[in-house]
Amino acid sequence: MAATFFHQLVAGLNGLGIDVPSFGSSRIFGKLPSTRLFFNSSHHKLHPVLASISHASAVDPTSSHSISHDSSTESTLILIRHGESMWNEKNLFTGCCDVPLTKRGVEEAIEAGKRISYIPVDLIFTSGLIRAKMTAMLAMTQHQEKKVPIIVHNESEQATLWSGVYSEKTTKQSIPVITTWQLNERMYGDLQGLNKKETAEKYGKEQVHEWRRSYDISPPNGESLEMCSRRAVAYFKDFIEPHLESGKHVMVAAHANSLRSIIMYLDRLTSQEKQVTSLELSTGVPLLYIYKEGKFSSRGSPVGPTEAGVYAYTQNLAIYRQQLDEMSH
Ligand SMILES: O=C(O)[C@@H](CO)OP(=O)(O)O
Repeated sequence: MAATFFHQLVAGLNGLGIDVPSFGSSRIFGKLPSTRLFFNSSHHKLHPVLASISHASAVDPTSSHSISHDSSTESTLILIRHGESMWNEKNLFTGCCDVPLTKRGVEEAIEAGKRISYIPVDLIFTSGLIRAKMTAMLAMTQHQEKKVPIIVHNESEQATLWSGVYSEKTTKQSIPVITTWQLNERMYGDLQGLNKKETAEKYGKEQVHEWRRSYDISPPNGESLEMCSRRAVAYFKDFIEPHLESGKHVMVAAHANSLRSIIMYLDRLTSQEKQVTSLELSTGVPLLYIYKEGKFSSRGSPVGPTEAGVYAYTQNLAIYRQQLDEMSH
């Protein structure tokens, strides 16, 4: 009954010239008579490294997904800063130190998951740090599609080949997770492990604010936001954007400063703009972007699973949500 209704709805929207994407290999859209179930690698702008290993089929973890590369394809990008960590709680400079979530951080990650539970996710990128990995996993426990996140071994071609999931059925029930150091928090140098308040008392508030929020001034022996941006934004452009371009829905779980630099790129903020120094990301709050025709539009933060607002932004999200609802009833 629901499927018939849905086919009619899709046929109706297609007839009106409204694009209904295949949403990767989701079991929902897998049932649909998708018009774009092919993958033409010549149009696929994956970074050469990823593209070359994707021939092994195990390495492009999404290679068995239906990839659409129509330039009018719309895809979603969710950015999440990790939940509260033990050093956030103690107000310590954390940087690249690998500190776990607090109980509150775990709850924030679960809450974030509820807020995105009706938004499609085909592929997850996280930093190499446990607080971001945990946040992504915990958030996905809440997702309506109930897919299992699987970390891809991407350190070598051989490792990826050996750890590939070769069952098509299992692949459809899982979400590949790619972890990478380029999304790590900026390295805070000599400040790592120091208390932020005590450091401000010792060196002065202005100095500490400059270390924490300026664009091109580095903390002693650490990375400036600009340096962090050089690796995080380069990674985003080379390895994440091609997936969005090919119609994949992506979630990125990372950190205050690595995400700030990516947001600067997405929102086209220059380093002179005040928003950069005043941009503060709360722990565990998901941010939604829509990628269409090479442009990113910020759609704020999804409020909650019962909130209609964010789904009204695009036909595709509304349809996806409706179909998930129909499946769960
Ligand atoms: O300590 C850190 O690593 C970061 C993020 O928590 O702090 P700040 O807000 O000072 O950049």
